[in-house]
Amino acid sequence: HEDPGCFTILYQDEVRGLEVHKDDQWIPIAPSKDKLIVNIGDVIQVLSNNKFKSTTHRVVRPSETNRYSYSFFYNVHGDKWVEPLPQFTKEIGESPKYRGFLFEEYHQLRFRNRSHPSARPEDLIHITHYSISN
Ligand SMILES: O=C(O)CCC(=O)C(=O)O
Ligand SMILES: [Fe+2]
Repeated sequence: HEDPGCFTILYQDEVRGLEVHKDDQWIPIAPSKDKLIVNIGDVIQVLSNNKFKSTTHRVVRPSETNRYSYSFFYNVHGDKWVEPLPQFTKEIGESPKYRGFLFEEYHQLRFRNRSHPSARPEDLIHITHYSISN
């Protein structure tokens, strides 16, 4: 999945599990007691008009042990309008790749993914829900 907000700071102590998707591969992120992991979320992807990509990640929890992971989700308030910023669009001659939306609206759509899981993966809501196809 991709985190819906701005960015997420993660701390996973000694038990592995977090994997990041890159170049068609799942790459395990080694746990470390003295490292923080920062994932970019969908809001940054939209504001930057795809200059920054939200991290696709998953957790494959080892079955033999408990795993603790601490997340800090940095989000905008629900009433904030999210759309590609002028610095990443008209000021550099690029057209917006997303239409604007209220953060709360997207957050609720994403919550529905979990509370009413869809039978077909393509029916789950991602940030591409707001994509503008030119
Ligand atoms: O458990 C983790 O390390 C990651 C959790 C996560 O991806 C999330 O809460 O969005
Ligand atoms: Fe996540």
